[in-house]
Amino acid sequence: MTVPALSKPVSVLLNICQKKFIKLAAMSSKTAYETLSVSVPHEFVYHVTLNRPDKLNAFNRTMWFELGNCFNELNEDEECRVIVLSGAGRLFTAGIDFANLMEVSTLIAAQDDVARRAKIINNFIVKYQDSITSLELCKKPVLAAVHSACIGAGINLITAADIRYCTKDAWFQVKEVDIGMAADVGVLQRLPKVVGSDSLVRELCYTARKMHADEALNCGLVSRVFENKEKMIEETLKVAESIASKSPVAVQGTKTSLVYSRDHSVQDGLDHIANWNQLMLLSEDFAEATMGQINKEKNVKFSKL
Ligand SMILES: CCC/C=C/C=C/C(=O)SCCNC(=O)CCNC(=O)[C@H](O)C(C)(C)COP(=O)(O)OP(=O)(O)OC[C@H]1O[C@@H](n2cnc3c(N)ncnc32)[C@H](O)[C@@H]1OP(=O)(O)O
Repeated sequence: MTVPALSKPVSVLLNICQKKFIKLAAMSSKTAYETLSVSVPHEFVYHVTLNRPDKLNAFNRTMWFELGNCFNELNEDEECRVIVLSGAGRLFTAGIDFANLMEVSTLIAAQDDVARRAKIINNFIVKYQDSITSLELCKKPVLAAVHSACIGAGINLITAADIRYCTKDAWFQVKEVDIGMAADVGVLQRLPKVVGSDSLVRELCYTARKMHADEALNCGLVSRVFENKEKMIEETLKVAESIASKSPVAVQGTKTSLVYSRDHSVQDGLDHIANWNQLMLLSEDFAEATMGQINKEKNVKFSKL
C-alpha cells in the first residue's frame, strides 16, 4: 500500500504499524493444545473440540487456560472468520473436573489467613471467568454444537457463544447449587439474556434440574435441534461456511454491536454503531459487497481481516 499524501511522521508511523500487523497476521493458530483439538474444515472456518473424552470433557486447570488462549488467538487470526465448538466422545462436557476443585482446595488449605485464602479463590474465579468470556470477546462468531450432556461449566461456556444448536438427546444442567456454590463464571449473568423467561432461569438455577433438548429449543437456549451429532456438525459447518463467506468487517462489526447493545441502552447501542460504521463504511468491503448485490454476483471474495 502506498500513502502518497501523508506527512512524513504519519507515514513512518503507518510503516511501523504495517510491519507489526504483518508479524501479527503471520501468527496463525497453529498452537497444539492438550485438552482441545483445533481443525480447519473449510477456508476461514475453525472447529474447536473439547478433547478430554476419557474424562467426559471435564474442565481441568489446563482446559480452563487453553480455552482462553485458544479463543484469544483465534480472535487475532485473520485465517479464522467463524468458530464451531463441540465436544469429543460420548457427551459435550461433565462440567468442572472434580480433581480441579480438589487442587484448588489444597492450595487454599496451605494458607491460614482468610485474606490470603480469599485472594487465591478470587484469582482462580476471575481467571476462569476470563476464559469463558474469551468466546464473547472474540470478534468471530462462535457456534456451539452440543450433544448429550452439557453440565455446569458447560452451560457457562455455551451461553457465551453466539449461536447454540444441539442433538435431540441433549440435556442441560445448571448444576452448581448441587455442589454447594452459586455459579460464578457467567451463566447467572448470560442465561437470563439468552432465555426470555426469568422465572424459568431461576427454576433451573435453584433446582439444578435437567432441561432436555425440546425445552431448550422452546425457551430459546438453542435455535435448532438435530437428529444426531453427525447431522448437527454437518449442518453447523454449513452455517459456519455461510458466515465465513460474508465480509469479515460486516460480521465482526455485527457481533461487536450485538454484544455491546445487549449490555447498554438502545441509544448507547445506536451511538456505538454510528461511531463504528463511520469508519467501517469506508472499508473496501462495503463497496465490494454492495456492488456484488447490485450485480447479483454469487461469490464476492473479501480480503483477510
Ligand atoms: C470457580 C469455579 C468455576 C466453575 C464451576 C463449575 C461448576 C460445575 O461445573 S458444577 C457441575 C460439576 N459436574 C457434575 O456434577 C457432573 C458429575 N457427573 C455426572 O453427573 C455424570 O458423571 C454424568 C451425567 C456426566 C455421566 O454419567 P454416566 O453415568 O454416563 O458416567 P459416570 O459413570 O457417572 O462417569 C464416568 C466417569 O467420569 C467421571 N466423571 C464424571 N463427571 C466428572 C467430573 N465432573 N469431574 C471428574 N470426573 C468426572 C466419573 O467419576 C466416572 O469416573 P470413573 O468412575 O473413574 O469411571
